[in-house]
Amino acid sequence: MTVQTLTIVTDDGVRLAVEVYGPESAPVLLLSNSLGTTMAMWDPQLADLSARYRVVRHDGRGQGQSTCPPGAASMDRLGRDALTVLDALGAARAHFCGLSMGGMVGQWLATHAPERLLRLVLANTSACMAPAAAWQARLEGVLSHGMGPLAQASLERWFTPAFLAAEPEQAEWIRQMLLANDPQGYAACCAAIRDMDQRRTAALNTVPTLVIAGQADPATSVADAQFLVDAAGDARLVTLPAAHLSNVECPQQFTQAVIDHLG
Ligand SMILES: O=C(O)CC1=CCC(=O)O1
Repeated sequence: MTVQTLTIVTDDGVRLAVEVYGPESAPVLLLSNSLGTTMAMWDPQLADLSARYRVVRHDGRGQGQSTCPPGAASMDRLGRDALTVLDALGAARAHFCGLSMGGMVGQWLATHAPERLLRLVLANTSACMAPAAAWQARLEGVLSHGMGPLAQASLERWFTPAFLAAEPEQAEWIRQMLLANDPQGYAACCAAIRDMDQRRTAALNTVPTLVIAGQADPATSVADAQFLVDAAGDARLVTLPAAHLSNVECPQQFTQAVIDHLG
């Protein structure tokens, strides 16, 4: 696969690491990663999606190779980062697929910039992840003690016990991705989730939307996904036999569901 790598600078000076794959003439598909991962989380989907779409993936601010100023990020800021990427690539409209925090960015785009979206995939996500105190505790924990203490519990939310037992190399790949996080960048994104509540704007989503949920996801439940479907004007639900990182645990089913929706 041929990749074009670039750095896009936002209006607040953040450097976003971006990769572009696939035919130049194909519709753009922007992928948005979850908290604690990088754009590499989309590796299982890359070959199939880039055969059909102009796939653009980037490390969200504070993750991977993307920078982040100290302090809190916000969902508004993460959403405007996504628009900055589209603007820099000259993409007037694009498909968007985001998982967890990436799906929160997708919700923000559906509300604030629907004219930029073709079709939307919201995977393993929620309109609100209360209580705020839990996010505050998590961000204070990483700033004081680093990523290490979080790793095992995160993997146990992100994958089912059966997957962890059957696919130790995949689990280790994701564990190393999480451990490599800059605690300051991770904390900035925790603050964005802490302060987010998109429940009252969810009904403004009229973009054709696929919501994907993991049947065994303890972080963002099937009920959270159903809320997004019920609120939106044109949405349907697919559930997969997975926990939170359903695109890694059920890669073929996830990819097929996305292709079926985007066409
Ligand atoms: O790590 C978690 O708690 C799950 C999660 C919430 C937002 C996100 O991107 O991952």
